[in-house]
Amino acid sequence: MAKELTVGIAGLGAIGLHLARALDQGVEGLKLVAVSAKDQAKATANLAGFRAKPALVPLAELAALADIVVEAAPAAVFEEVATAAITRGRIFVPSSVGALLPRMQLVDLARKTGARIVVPTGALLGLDAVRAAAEGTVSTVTIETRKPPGGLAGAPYLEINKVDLTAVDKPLLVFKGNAFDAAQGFPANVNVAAALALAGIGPERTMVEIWADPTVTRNTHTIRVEADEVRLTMTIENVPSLENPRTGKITPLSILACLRGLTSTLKVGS
Ligand SMILES: NC(=O)C1=CN([C@@H]2O[C@H](COP(=O)(O)OP(=O)(O)OC[C@H]3O[C@@H](n4cnc5c(N)ncnc54)[C@H](O)[C@@H]3O)[C@@H](O)[C@H]2O)C=CC1
Ligand SMILES: O=C([O-])CC(=O)C(=O)O
Repeated sequence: MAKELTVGIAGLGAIGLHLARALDQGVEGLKLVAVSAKDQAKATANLAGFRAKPALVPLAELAALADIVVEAAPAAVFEEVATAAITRGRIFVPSSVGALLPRMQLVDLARKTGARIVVPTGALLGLDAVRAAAEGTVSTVTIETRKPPGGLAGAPYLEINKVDLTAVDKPLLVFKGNAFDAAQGFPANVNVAAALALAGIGPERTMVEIWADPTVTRNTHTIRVEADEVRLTMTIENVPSLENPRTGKITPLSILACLRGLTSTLKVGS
């Protein structure tokens, strides 16, 4: 039988709490042992009904307790969680994937420590096909993201450029550029573009459009890949989560599926 892996989760919000609850229900091969939260009282209340209560520890201590460290916190604390996990040689599963792009030295560190960085598909789709295409010759990769204007509120790029979305009544293109710049300008909104870039042809060549679109109720991402061997066109329409409308409800489910793939005997998809 495959070895059971212990899991620690940084952040108990839209992603982390759902993932923690699912793990607590029992998932073969995985055991939730530790979580980290900003609001200790809220976290204690959220964990009250758990069958097996995980330890509530500071961010940097997750890596001491768990084989797998899932980061599900704001991008601002990404480096702290990532560095602790990778230094200890753990399996690090980031949600704030955009924060990885300017910190690719963490991949070199992981090479030295034996850690693995496993980027989940998250709120996106089709990264298996994009990775396969990238083994051949890819000419272009684009992603078009459409979110209800409220799902983009607070993005640094909008604040710096003084873009006010409160009165938007028709689709507005708010950003066009590469995935690296998109991730810097919209750290809480386009982690999907960062994951796509890492799966395919990198953050400089992966092109991103972000639309504030009052005609959509779902966070919608369309990927287009043109390669010698294949053409891909794929769309995902995510139901925004109640806790954080920027985050689609599929995200914790995708991370759970990713974690299962780390231990399961039968694994489907590349
Ligand atoms: N990879 C993907 O496809 C997706 C990634 N994301 C990203 O995942 C991350 C988490 O997203 P959500 O769960 O929706 O965010 P959220 O805001 O609902 O939850 C984050 C949690 O982290 C907690 N937190 C903040 N500072 C902390 C600290 N110092 N220590 C411990 N906990 C702390 C907050 O209190 C909150 O409970 C974000 O960076 C988000 O942009 C979101 C959606 C899709
Ligand atoms: O669509 C979503 O659920 C979230 C999203 O775009 C991201 O953070 O990349």
